[in-house]
Amino acid sequence: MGDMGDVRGAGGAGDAVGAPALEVSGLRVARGGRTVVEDVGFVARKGSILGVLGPNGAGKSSLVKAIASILPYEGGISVDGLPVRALERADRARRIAYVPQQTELRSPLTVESVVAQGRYAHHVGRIRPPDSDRAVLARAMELAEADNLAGRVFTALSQGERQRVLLARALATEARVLLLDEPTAALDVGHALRLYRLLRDLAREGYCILAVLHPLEEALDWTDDAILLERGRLVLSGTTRDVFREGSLEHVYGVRLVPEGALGFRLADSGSIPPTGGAAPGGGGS
Ligand SMILES: Nc1ncnc2c1ncn2[C@@H]1O[C@H](COP(=O)(O)OP(=O)(O)OP(=O)(O)O)[C@@H](O)[C@H]1O
Repeated sequence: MGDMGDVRGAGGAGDAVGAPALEVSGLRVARGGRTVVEDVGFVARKGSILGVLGPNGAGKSSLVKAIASILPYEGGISVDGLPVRALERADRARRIAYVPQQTELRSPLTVESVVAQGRYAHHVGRIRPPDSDRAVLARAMELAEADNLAGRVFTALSQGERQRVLLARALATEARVLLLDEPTAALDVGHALRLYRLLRDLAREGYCILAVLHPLEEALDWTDDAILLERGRLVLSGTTRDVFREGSLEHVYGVRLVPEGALGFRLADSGSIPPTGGAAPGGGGS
C-alpha cells in the first residue's frame, strides 16, 4: 500500500488521538432466529487499531456488520458521540466505512465505478460528482494499491485484487472509522504488510480502525487494542498485549501459544514502523 501523505487533503478537526470514536454497549445481534452476538460492549479510540479476535463462528463478522448497519441490532452504537441509529444514511456512510470479506457485487462494474461508490454519500442530490472527487478517488486507489487495476472489470479480479478495490472504496468515503473484515485473508505477504503499514499510518492520522483478524501474530504485531469474542460474548478487552498476556486466548482457541514460536516477516523498506523493531537487512532504515 502506498505511503500515506493525506487521504483527504486536510486533517480533520476533533481527531484527538485516544478520544472515543466508536462506543458499543449491550449489543445483541440475531441471525436466522439465533442470537449470535450477546451483550457486547467496548470503546474503540481514535488513533488506534483494534483487533476483533475469536474462533470461527464467534460472531466477529456479525458484530462488524451490525456496526456498519448492515445487520439489525439491539443495544447502542455511537460514532463520535452520536447514536448511529439516529444518523441519516449518508451521514453514517461519511463516518463509518466497511470493507467486507467478500462482496455481493455481481454486475460487471469497472474498478473505478466500484471505488466511486465510496463518494455517493458526499453528493446526495447532485446530478454530477464535483471535479474534486477525482483527486480523492485517485488517492484512495493509490493508497490501497488498486491504481494498477484501473480499467479492469471488478468481477474479473482475483480475491486479493478485489479486497484492495474494496479498501479503496472505503478510503474514498473519507470516513474516519474503518471496519475491516479479515483484510489480509486474500493478500500475499507483501500486500498484507503494506496494508498494515497503511492502517498504522491512518491510525496516526486519527483514524479509528477495527479489524477482524485470524492470524494472532498479526494482531499482536499491528493492533493496539483487542476484543476477544467467544460464542457471541465478549470474553476480554483491553490493550492487545494485556489480552495476549491473559490466559483466556489460549482457552478460547484451544491452543498453546509459544512466544517467538512463529515465523515473522517484515517489509525491507519498513522504515520507521517495523512491526518487530530494528532495521531489516538491506532496508537501510530509511
Ligand atoms: N446468514 C446467516 N444466517 C444465519 N446464521 C448465520 C448467518 N451468518 C452467520 N451465521 C451464524 O452466526 C454465528 C456468527 O457468525 P459470524 O460470521 O459472525 O462469525 P465469525 O466469528 O465472523 O466467524 P468466522 O471466523 O468463521 O468468519 C455463527 O454461528 C454462524 O453460523
